[in-house]
Amino acid sequence: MARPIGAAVAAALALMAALPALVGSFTIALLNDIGIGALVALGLVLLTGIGGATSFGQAAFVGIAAYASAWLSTAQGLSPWLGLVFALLLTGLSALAIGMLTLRLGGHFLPLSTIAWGLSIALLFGNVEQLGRHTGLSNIPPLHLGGWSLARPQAMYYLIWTLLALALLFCHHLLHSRPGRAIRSLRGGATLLASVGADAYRVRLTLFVTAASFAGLAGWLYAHMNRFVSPSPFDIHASIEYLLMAVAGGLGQLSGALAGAALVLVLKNGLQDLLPMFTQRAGQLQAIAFAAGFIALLHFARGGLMGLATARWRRRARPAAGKHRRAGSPGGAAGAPLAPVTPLARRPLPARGSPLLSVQGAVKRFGGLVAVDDVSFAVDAGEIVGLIGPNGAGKTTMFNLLTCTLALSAGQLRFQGRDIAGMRQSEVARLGLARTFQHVKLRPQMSLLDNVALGAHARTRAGVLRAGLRLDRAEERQIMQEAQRQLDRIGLGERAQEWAGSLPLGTQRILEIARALAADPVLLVLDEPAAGLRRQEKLALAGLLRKLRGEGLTILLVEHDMDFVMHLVDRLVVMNFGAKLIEGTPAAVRADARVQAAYLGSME
Ligand SMILES: Nc1ncnc2c1ncn2[C@@H]1O[C@H](COP(=O)(O)OP(=O)(O)OP(=O)(O)O)[C@@H](O)[C@H]1O
Repeated sequence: MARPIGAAVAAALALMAALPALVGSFTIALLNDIGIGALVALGLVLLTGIGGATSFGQAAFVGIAAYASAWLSTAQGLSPWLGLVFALLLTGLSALAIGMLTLRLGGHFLPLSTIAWGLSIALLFGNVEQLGRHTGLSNIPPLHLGGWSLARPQAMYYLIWTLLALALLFCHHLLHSRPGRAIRSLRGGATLLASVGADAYRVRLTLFVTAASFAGLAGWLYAHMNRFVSPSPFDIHASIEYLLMAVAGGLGQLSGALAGAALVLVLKNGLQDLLPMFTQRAGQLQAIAFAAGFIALLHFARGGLMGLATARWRRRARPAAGKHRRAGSPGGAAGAPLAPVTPLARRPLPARGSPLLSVQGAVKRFGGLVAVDDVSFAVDAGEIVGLIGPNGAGKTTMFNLLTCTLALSAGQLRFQGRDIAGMRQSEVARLGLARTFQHVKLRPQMSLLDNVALGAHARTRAGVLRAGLRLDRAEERQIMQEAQRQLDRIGLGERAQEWAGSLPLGTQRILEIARALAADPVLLVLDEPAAGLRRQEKLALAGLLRKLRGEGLTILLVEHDMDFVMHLVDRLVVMNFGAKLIEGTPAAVRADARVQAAYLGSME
């Protein structure tokens, strides 16, 4: 399989290299536009398709870079290559500032804000004297590479498509890396990321700046290819066209950026030739034709061109991917096992029996409802403690309080001697408190291996640049080895490459435990880990949890399956109506009349 793909890629590259000799200037100019459009759309595939943040303002970043380099090379007479550095810096800083102001906005407010800043920046270009107002800047110098002038479109073609190929490669590496897994998890919500010690806002901000940088690179190429800039190619219409490219090509795949740019620009050119034959209002009709095409696409092919093209292949590839692949390979992509690498460093565990977690007078109010009412208990290192109680007793709320997913209304929380009340969830996770969720939070379209690898986020360091440039491979191998080790531990090692979404719900809960273990925790907080498991699976889970306790890990769990809990835990804390009912050994709790009354005999 690898050989035919390699041969196809080599043939495509040879054809691309030969094209300037085979086709006319018009086609080359169109291909240059496609390459530049694809760079912008690539950023949008990352930001919108994979990261879930829609931007209607991407053309503004293209404009910032285009104007920056145009101004520097015309007004200041500096080299366009210095212009590239200046353009990327300015685009990156602008994206950082805009992102810091807007990325915390939730729901529809973020896309709305992108329209606002997209419009304002385009208006700014038309009103600044030094930028030539609406007339723009002309006589921008062409690029030179060594002694070679890139003034001709045929020469620019090679630069544009080389940069596009490198950008695609960069993004491919990025997505199969530590920061890439965090980016791919953004759609799972901030809580999922925080539970592995990552800050969703920072991940989104980094992604926003990365996407803007691709737009910046495109803007720089645009300025020195056309040798003229004016405000209109960077306005809201252009932004919508870039978004259309990304959607039409397929927001879920990097190749969608290229396919979408080609589709939109070829269609646009075709319509520009065709429509004037039938009407004098070709411009308006073109907009209507595009709108109709867009609606049809959303109805019939949400995955865009590449979604359609790869659907059959994906269906075939899925079951096969699950077989016989062992990790150790970066990204879990390759089949052959690699030699073991130095394991990730582990944190020291506290001495068995030492105080680990203490909850003092915890209160949580939701408006008038007191979900947790003055609850106090402690957990010592190396024990398994169960938190039980009837439905609605406040157990999950208590879990959310002690993992800092929710803020306390009153009370104190200490973890390893530190006051953690008021800390961010990601900070507490970094201290060694790992959790699973009552309503499973996994990335269904990521492999089991990648889902577990996400757990090691806070133990590792690689950022976007290192990952995109593939300088993170040693660390990545360590992460993959750790993820595979945890998968083997829960008995899912052979299924490492399957999609998490293909697992039954009960098994997904177990997968969450592996992800939590990959964080190398001190305290494991499990919300209903046995729900949905068959008897044999429950026995295996109990065995695993006992083994973990044997290794010195501390476990706090909420569970409704009394048989499972009673045979597993060292101590129980029972809650009812938000308050603590009693605390004690399983035998003492089982014998307590108040507990039996609370459960209305469900423990019999
Ligand atoms: N975000 C919220 N806003 C308002 N009320 C909430 C919220 N979260 C929980 N509650 C309420 O707090 C109470 C305790 O809920 P919680 O989910 O903590 O109970 P639980 O013991 O975990 O129940 P179960 O075993 O059914 O999961 C319930 O009455 C619930 O409706």
